[in-house]
Amino acid sequence: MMVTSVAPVNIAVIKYWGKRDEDLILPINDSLSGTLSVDAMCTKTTILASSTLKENIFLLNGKKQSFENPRLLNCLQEIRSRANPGLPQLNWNLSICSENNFPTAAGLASSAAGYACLVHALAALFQIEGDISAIARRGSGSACRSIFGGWVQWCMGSSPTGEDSIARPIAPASHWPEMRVLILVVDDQKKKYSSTTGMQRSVETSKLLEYRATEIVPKKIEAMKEAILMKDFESFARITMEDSNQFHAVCLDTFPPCVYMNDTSHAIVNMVHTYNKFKNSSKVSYAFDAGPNACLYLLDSVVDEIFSVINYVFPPVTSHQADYITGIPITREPISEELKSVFEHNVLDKYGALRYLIHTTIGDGPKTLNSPDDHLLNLNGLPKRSYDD
Ligand SMILES: Nc1ncnc2c1ncn2[C@@H]1O[C@H](COP(=O)(O)OP(=O)(O)OP(=O)(O)O)[C@@H](O)[C@H]1O
Ligand SMILES: C[C@@](O)(CCOP(=O)(O)OP(=O)(O)O)CC(=O)O
Repeated sequence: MMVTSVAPVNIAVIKYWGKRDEDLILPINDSLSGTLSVDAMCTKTTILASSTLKENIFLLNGKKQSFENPRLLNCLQEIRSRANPGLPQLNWNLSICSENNFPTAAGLASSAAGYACLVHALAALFQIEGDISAIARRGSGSACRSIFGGWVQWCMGSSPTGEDSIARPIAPASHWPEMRVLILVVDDQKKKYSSTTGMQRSVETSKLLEYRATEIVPKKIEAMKEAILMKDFESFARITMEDSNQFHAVCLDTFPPCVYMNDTSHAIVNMVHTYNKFKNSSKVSYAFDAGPNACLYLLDSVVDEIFSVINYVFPPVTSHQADYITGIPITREPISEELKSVFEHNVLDKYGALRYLIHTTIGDGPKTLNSPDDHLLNLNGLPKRSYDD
């Protein structure tokens, strides 16, 4: 019995930061995100359940992981408790093989795509129906939002047992087809401290976090929902940038502080504000997760122009565009003379501050792949490909 799922990354425009229950992964505020298309960034997970497997195995990007990971076991236990008790696979071992086609643990939401994919595949394997977002939440909080496509709210809930802490779709991907996302990868290495540790420390030490969660976020969630439903980019962009900035202010208010953004991140912020000022309106917005990489939300009409600005301000080391930009192709236009004069003092005097760019859009939720060619495992539960490279 073998299933393969793919699942998307999501990037929050109103951030989740802080838990009220560490084990159940219950947040202290609602959050809201865009689910990104699996065409550019995704996790793929194959699970084999078999009576002949001698032990449980979990491979992530070709590396053996411990099966004794409490988050993995919590997801499995929740799935098994919802399954029909007569299913034979409930008594079999599992071989799990997962791959992210983007950097893992670098602040690009790999845990969100990873656990959404795992839970989606497990649900197919154990024939679970209905909402599985609360199960994905037990793997990683942000994973519950990747269970749906489009624009998604994670409602914090109030029950101490967490059954109402679930994700809810606000609008499908097709609602705002002009929306684009540019991920500017500044550093694709594993970050110093995970979101889990960082937010734990913020809950313990930051007074600003408490104020944010109770006074600011509830109003912002409503304003953001309205901006998305009305396709009001100006408001959307402003709230997104304000929330990202406030989240990083909380990180700095944490003791000792969690410093996730670096000089290049701040140069990106500066570039976006300079561009928006030149345009006399917010045409581009940024959101930074727990790392230095930027996620720019923008409309398709400005992608080519902002790309010309990015190339001018952050000179790439390669002229080979295929290595530098993945996802939806972008026309490489020379920067206009007018923009050149606006940005001439912002140009970074070093090459390669941006490692590469991913151009994508809002997309659908996880799906099951049905062709046997899509499976990452063979029938013995071993990976089909060699991971030596
Ligand atoms: N495909 C996957 N399947 C299962 N677990 C995964 C997968 N990818 C990542 N993870 C888990 O998520 C962890 C990384 O989570 P972490 O929150 O540190 O980084 P991130 O999700 O990339 O960043 P952020 O959540 O801040 O955007 C990994 O160490 C691993 O335990
Ligand atoms: C900054 C964030 O990306 C934090 C994500 O945190 P995680 O969901 O990775 O944390 P855990 O629940 O401990 O696994 C903001 C967000 O996605 O809302």
